[in-house]
Amino acid sequence: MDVIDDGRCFICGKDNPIGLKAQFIIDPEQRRAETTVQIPEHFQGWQGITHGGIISALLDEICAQACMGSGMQVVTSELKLRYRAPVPTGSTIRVVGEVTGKRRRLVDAKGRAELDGQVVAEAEVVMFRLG
Ligand SMILES: CCCCCCCCCCCC(=O)SCCNC(=O)CCNC(=O)[C@H](O)C(C)(C)COP(=O)(O)OP(=O)(O)OC[C@H]1O[C@@H](n2cnc3c(N)ncnc32)[C@H](O)[C@@H]1OP(=O)(O)O
Repeated sequence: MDVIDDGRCFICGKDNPIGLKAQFIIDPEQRRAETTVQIPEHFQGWQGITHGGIISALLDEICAQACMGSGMQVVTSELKLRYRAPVPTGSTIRVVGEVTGKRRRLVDAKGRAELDGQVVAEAEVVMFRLG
């Protein structure tokens, strides 16, 4: 399976006009990635509350970025999420991901989203290494 970065990723693509255009701080030694994003009002589910799929996509991506930042090209194989608190639209959240382990072609990672220092969602992710 080949993957191509054409700049149109919904989360990070500079050329996706409706995306979040997230920018990442990567720490390859710690195998860690971090971003801070403001959630647009139109990404709601229930009134005034960010859709869970948006939070999920951010946690998926941050774990992928932590892998890619440490030199591994990956796709997501499995994603387990716990939503701990609602995220109001318009709010700014910090999303952090890190690689926690490697098993042959699989990479384990975990991520969390924080609002004002409170963890609002957590994820455990299994990534599949390409190549
Ligand atoms: C920088 C700018 C970027 C810019 C762009 C950045 C974009 C980042 C986006 C974030 C990441 C995504 O969302 S990526 C998009 C979402 N994900 C996808 O589309 C992936 C869809 N799934 C697949 O394509 C496939 O299932 C693969 C490639 C993951 C694996 O398929 P496969 O090659 O056929 O391999 P398969 O036989 O299933 O698995 C191989 C072995 O691994 C095991 N295995 C596989 N997954 C698991 C698992 N979760 N837990 C346990 N074991 C597993 C299998 O049991 C098997 O073991 P054994 O039998 O050998 O013992």
